[in-house]
Amino acid sequence: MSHAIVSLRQVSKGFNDGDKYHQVLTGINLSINPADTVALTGPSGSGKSTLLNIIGGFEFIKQGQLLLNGSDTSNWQDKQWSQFRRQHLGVVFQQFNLLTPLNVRDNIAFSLRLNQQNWSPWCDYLLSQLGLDEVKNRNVETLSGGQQQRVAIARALAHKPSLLLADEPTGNLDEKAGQQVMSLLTQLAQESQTSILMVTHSNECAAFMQRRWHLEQGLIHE
Ligand SMILES: Nc1ncnc2c1ncn2[C@@H]1O[C@H](COP(=O)(O)OP(=O)(O)OP(=O)(O)O)[C@@H](O)[C@H]1O
Repeated sequence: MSHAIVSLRQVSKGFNDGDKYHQVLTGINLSINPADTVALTGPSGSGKSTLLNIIGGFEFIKQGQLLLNGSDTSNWQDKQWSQFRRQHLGVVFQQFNLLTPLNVRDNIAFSLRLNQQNWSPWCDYLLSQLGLDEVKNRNVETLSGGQQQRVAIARALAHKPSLLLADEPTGNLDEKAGQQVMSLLTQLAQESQTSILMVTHSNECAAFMQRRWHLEQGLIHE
């Protein structure tokens, strides 16, 4: 039986803010199915990054249920979370978060080793599709912003994850580089059957996704 990759049931989340409690998410229900691509929009502070962090296991919930690949995560320990991340999760952020002393190829190879995987023909294909073949031996520090974000995408997709979480992946790029990155990201995610949940403030970027969710006042509106 095939499961949704992500299901949230009645998930609420808030934070202590001094002596007050600030409620951010109020009973969220959602599902992301295999190969779905979703843009998550909403006002600043509405909880978009919080939602991504919950799904990636970087923030935890006390109310509601998060299922990943059909498994209830409420009793998951560090071991299960790292196994899920290694096998199934890729992440791309606004800040490229590359390892700056390393070259392009070693950035991707290092991440693959952490995921206990080896370089494969798919990795060579990613480099060529992302226009990184000619710069693969260059230190990532010497690359343009658009090139660095393409390295971050290659790294995130190198192990063919079932889910890619992207937080403003084009936020640091100019419009042309941003469109190019979006187009490559969606094409390659489709080829690796990777679902995407992407936070964005840009209508142009949101238009690359099949679905659009708007988060406001703690709830998702589709
Ligand atoms: N670890 C934390 N501790 C306390 N408050 C937090 C924490 N993380 C997020 N918040 C608060 O939760 C709210 C939602 O933050 P979040 O970063 O998820 O919003 P966002 O929609 O991603 O915003 P933006 O579009 O500006 O990036 C904000 O009020 C923020 O201050």
